[in-house]
Amino acid sequence: MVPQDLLTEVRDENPLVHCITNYVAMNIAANVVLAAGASPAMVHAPEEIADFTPICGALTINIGTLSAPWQASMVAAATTAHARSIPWVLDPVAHFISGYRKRTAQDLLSLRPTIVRGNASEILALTGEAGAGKGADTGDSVDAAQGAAKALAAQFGTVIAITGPVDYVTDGVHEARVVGGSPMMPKVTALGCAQTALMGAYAATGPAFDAALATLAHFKVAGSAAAKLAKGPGSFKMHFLDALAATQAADLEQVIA
Ligand SMILES: Nc1ncnc2c1ncn2[C@@H]1O[C@H](COP(=O)(O)OP(=O)(O)OP(=O)(O)O)[C@@H](O)[C@H]1O
Ligand SMILES: Cc1ncsc1CCO
Ligand SMILES: [Mg+2]
Repeated sequence: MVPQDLLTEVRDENPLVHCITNYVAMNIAANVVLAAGASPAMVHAPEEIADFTPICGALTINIGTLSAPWQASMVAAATTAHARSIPWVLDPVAHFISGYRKRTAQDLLSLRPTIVRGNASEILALTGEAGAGKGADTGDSVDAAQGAAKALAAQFGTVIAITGPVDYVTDGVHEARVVGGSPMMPKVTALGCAQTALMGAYAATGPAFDAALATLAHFKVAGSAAAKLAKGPGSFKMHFLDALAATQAADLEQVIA
């Protein structure tokens, strides 16, 4: 499906997205999903997974502020999604900073996410390569992580999306780049985490590669529009939410290279 059709489907279908995300991202992720036209629910308790995950259009998991109870929820939810063919998206935030996080990211990867989205340092390090990541912020170029993305996509049968100045997406065979956005985007915390949540909404409505590509394009279009009005990172955030809601389906194809 082409990206513009998927944006229309997201708005028409208003998919319910189960988000297990971090404390930093919780609010902006929910607002981004709503502004784009879908329905987020932040549900973290292990006791709720069996009831909730099966009724959702997609699941998204972000390990940004990991702890043991949340880790149990993540594994249970991803296992449920995998068993029921519910699309699910993994955001391996800063997984290289500790053995605990690294093991959790690899355990989740083995549960076959439909899409993995991360910055260049996060994708590079998933293959075991040493990168220059600084906590949740990237220290590597998108180009440097492309080989890792292709290898991971082929090994795990998943779509890998790397975000940065120019985004890159691959399923191991096909690839695309997405241009635009603004250097203010990485200055707003958890915007990438919020994008992962939105990718769940797109994955609920269409095939994985197309869904990832459409999500990347929607963010780039909205980021470029917000940058024209913003005075700095604070007002950028406000204008970005408005721009996500205002993005026209036909705009998406213009940022795909
Ligand atoms: N220098 C840049 N110029 C244009 N767009 C950018 C730039 N850096 C990031 N972006 C955009 O910002 C969005 C988030 O990507 P980013 O790589 O910053 O995520 P992230 O590092 O996972 O963020 P976080 O962990 O804070 O949630 C994407 O839409 C990406 O295209
Ligand atoms: C800053 C930060 N720390 C853990 S998660 C997060 C949000 C960006 O990934
Ligand atoms: Mg991130």
